[in-house]
Amino acid sequence: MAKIELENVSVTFTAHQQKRVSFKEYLVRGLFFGARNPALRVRALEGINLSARDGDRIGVIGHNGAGKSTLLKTLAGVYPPTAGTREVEGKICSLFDITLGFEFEASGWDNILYRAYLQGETPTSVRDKVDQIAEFSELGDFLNIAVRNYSAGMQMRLAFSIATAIEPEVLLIDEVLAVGDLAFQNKAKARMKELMKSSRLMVIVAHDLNAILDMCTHVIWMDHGQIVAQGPPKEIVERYQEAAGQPAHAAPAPAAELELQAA
Ligand SMILES: Nc1ncnc2c1ncn2[C@@H]1O[C@H](COP(=O)(O)OP(=O)(O)OP(=O)(O)O)[C@@H](O)[C@H]1O
Repeated sequence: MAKIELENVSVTFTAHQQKRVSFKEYLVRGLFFGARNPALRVRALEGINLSARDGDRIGVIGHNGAGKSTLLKTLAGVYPPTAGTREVEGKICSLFDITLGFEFEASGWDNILYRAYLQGETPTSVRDKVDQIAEFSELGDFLNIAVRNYSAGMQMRLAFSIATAIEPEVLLIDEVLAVGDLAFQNKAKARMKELMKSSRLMVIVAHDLNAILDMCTHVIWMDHGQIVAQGPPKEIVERYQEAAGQPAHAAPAPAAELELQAA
């Protein structure tokens, strides 16, 4: 069984302001007061409650900076909640930031192995998967050379082929990926569709509201790091569209709260 349970989850980041200072100010501060860049606390998620089970297809919508990607990364375990509890059961496949974490000095073949192990494969199960991954990537002899020699598109192909080789129970997608050239994109879309069908539970972040209406059984609307509304896709998308027409929502939404903090 796949399951997601977030209870009162908040995620806060600390970011340092990049203030422009004159050379004189820099010297005086540096010599006598120590270089100080005031810190900003960004409350990206605040008091999120979310419960999902087998069969749920959840779409997350909201303005730029509303906290959608942070929510997805929290579900994936990339960001631990700063408050509240996160429980996710089931094998996770995260389709975002997929090219991060390559061993650039190692060959394509070695990267397939490293990543497959990280995704929970065993030495036995990985044997069957390696050739399938290589074949899907269509990288041929390039798999023998170091990944640092790959083009950005080739890295994407390899990363996508590895990430989608597992049979996920929980599928987390941040926007539909455009992977590689046109021919590969068609193949990648077909594989995404397969995964969406076969996964037990899916959470997808997208700005394409038609795609959300097509794919999802439940929609969450986020604003300023909080869930504004959730429920049946048609109802929530309509409410979101109405609100988006209002001037107050025209600008990118900042996170839940930005507050200055002494550095
Ligand atoms: N690593 C980070 N460090 C500091 N602040 C962050 C970090 N990641 C996100 N934020 C902040 O958290 C808030 C939510 O960002 P997030 O990426 O989750 O928004 P989003 O809804 O996915 O936006 P978009 O639609 O533009 O992708 C933003 O204010 C952003 O500046």
